[in-house]
Parts: sequence; C-alpha cells; structure tokens
Amino acid sequence: MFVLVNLKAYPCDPVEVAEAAHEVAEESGVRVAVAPQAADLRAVAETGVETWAQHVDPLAHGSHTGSTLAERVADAGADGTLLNHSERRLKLAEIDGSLSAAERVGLDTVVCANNPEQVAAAAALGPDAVAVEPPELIGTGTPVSKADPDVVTDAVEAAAAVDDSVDVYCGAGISTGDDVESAAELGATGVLLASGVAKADDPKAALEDLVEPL
Ligand SMILES: O=C[C@H](O)COP(=O)(O)O
Repeated sequence: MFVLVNLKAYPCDPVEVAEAAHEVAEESGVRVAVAPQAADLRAVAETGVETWAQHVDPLAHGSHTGSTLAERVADAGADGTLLNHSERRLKLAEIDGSLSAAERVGLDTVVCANNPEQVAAAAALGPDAVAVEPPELIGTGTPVSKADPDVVTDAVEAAAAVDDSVDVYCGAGISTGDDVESAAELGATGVLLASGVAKADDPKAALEDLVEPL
C-alpha cells in the first residue's frame, strides 16, 4: 500500500511531517509520500521523503504569471503530483494537459475523482493512478473505506475496465491503520489522506498507526 499524505494548506510544519514520514517509511518499509504546498517542495524533498506536488498547471515555460510548472516542481525535488483534487478541480482538457506536463518531466501522477464514473474517465487519460474521494467525507474523520465501501470496489472495477495498469487509491476520512487495511481489502493499492496526519498533535505517531497493519 502507498500512503500519500496531502498537507493541503494546513498550518502544520511541513518539514516536521516530512521527517516523520521519512522515518516511518524507513522503519516500516511502507511507501509513504508527503505533498506539501509548492513553496515547501524543496525543503520537504531535502528530508529524503518521497515528495509530491499538490498540482501542476497544463503549461510549459512562458508568460504564465502565478503558475506552477511541472519543470520547477521536478527541479525542486518532487517525484509526483496530484491532479484534479476535489479542492483544485480542473477541466478535462486541463487534466490532460497537466498529465502531459507531468509526464514530460517524469513525475508520477494521481488524478483524483469523486466517484467511479469519474474514475473511469480519469483512467482513460492514462495517469499512473486515480484516487476516488467522495467529497462529502473529506476532512470528516469518517473513512470512505468503511462509510462507503462500494465506492471503492466500484472504482477499482471501473478503472480496470478502462486500463488495468492504472492503480486505484482511495481517500477521505482515512486516519488509522484499520482504515488503511479496509481500503486494501476493497482492492485499493494506496490511500490519500490529509487531516489525520496534518492536524495530528503527534504526526509521527499518526503515521506509525497508519502503517502498522501493513
Ligand atoms: O487529499 C486528501 C483528501 O482530500 C482527504 O482528506 P482527509 O484525509 O482530511 O479526509
């Protein structure tokens, strides 16, 4: 299982979380990555943890003030990027363009989707993975893998019907090892989570709990 921790714009210390995630990954052997704000990518990557951007724009170098270029994200040390997160929705053509930008510089890609129908559409664009996240469960602490298991199994089926090389992750409300274990039992090969770690009093303890059953 892949544990991808999105720090969103939460007021946590990104380097503290990254150091904890790196230690937990080393100690457990579980693949753990951290997705900080773009401004924190380099500092997070320097901890040695697998580092992901939260978004890249469907652009190349040019007159694009305020944009996040895949080239600069990769240069800062990122290994991958989220796209189309529920809090950073893109048009279909933008997802396609951002995937091309990410692939141009060798970033891994996860396209987020609300439901199995969107998972199928996202899988058709050829990302490395899709992440199904019912928006109503995001940030609630109620795990999708328990509250809405069918959405996970249906997403796995939908992605496989389009392209069985695309991994399927699930997210929303995941905060314990028990939640991760349930996600794996439903066929997900990773989890995307945020508040369970970014808002934890002790991020390392939260991460240790997440990987404990794996
Ligand atoms: O990117 C992470 C997801 O939106 C899930 O967030 P959450 O773990 O706070 O529910």
